[in-house]
Amino acid sequence: MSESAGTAGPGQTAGTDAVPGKSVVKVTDLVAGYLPGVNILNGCSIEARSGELIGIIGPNGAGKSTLLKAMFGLVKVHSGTVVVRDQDITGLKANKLVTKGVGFVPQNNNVFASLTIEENLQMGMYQRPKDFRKRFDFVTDLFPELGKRRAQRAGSLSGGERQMVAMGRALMMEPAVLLLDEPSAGLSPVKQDETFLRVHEINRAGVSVIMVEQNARRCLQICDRAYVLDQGKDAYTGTGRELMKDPKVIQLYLGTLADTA
Ligand SMILES: Nc1ncnc2c1ncn2[C@@H]1O[C@H](COP(=O)(O)OP(=O)(O)OP(=O)(O)O)[C@@H](O)[C@H]1O
Repeated sequence: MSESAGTAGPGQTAGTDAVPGKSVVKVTDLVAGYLPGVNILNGCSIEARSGELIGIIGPNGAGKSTLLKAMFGLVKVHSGTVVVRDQDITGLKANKLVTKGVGFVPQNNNVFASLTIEENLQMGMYQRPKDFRKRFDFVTDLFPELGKRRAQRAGSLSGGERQMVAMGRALMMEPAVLLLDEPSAGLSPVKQDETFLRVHEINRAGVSVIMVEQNARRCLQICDRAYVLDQGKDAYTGTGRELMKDPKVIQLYLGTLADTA
């Protein structure tokens, strides 16, 4: 969100990192994997600065989702560091990370179908129930539909609406950085665009975003900077415009980019 880095958004509260250019997340030489002796990430390094919308693209199996999971304590880190707002959070578990400014919306995030939208948002606040009203106002300023339909059961929502609830729930803990794993997965092109718009809104409200996307072209269009992952490493980085014109990226990921043209 280069045009609005660091500006206050609806209901933005003190504590959000709003100093443009300051490092919010720095991942250095991360080596991680699911099974002993099998590394999926092989020395991956990325950084998100305050207010940035960072895209992560790359071929299938490159380790994009694994990177987000490792940052969120869901995959064993063997070496390397994850630093959030100058604090080393490497290897901390998810329940601790949400108090350290990291939010995560997994792929095909499941909402609590039998709960209402408001109750789903409440679930995001289980560690800070006193702040519920303030955070609920922030999220519903951002996504008014969630406020209007607060009493509706999440199970009756469309895929795109569920994704909005999932993102809203992650925002309840006031993250400095939101990790989004393929937010557009399984959605129609129109719903994908709506979801990208919401991601943009979140970012404009001062939250740094790191978004893994299959839709590489769209991702490069909307992000400030992106990393191209290959075999568990950051192979290329640059602005979306730079990467879309980079012959090496085009050569390597022609399929990915062409599919989404
Ligand atoms: N739970 C798991 N246990 C063991 N291996 C896994 C697990 N999840 C993923 N992997 C492996 O890790 C590698 C990277 O997977 P990952 O999902 O991170 O890639 P990706 O870049 O996000 O791929 P895609 O674009 O296809 O979603 C793959 O080889 C995959 O088989």
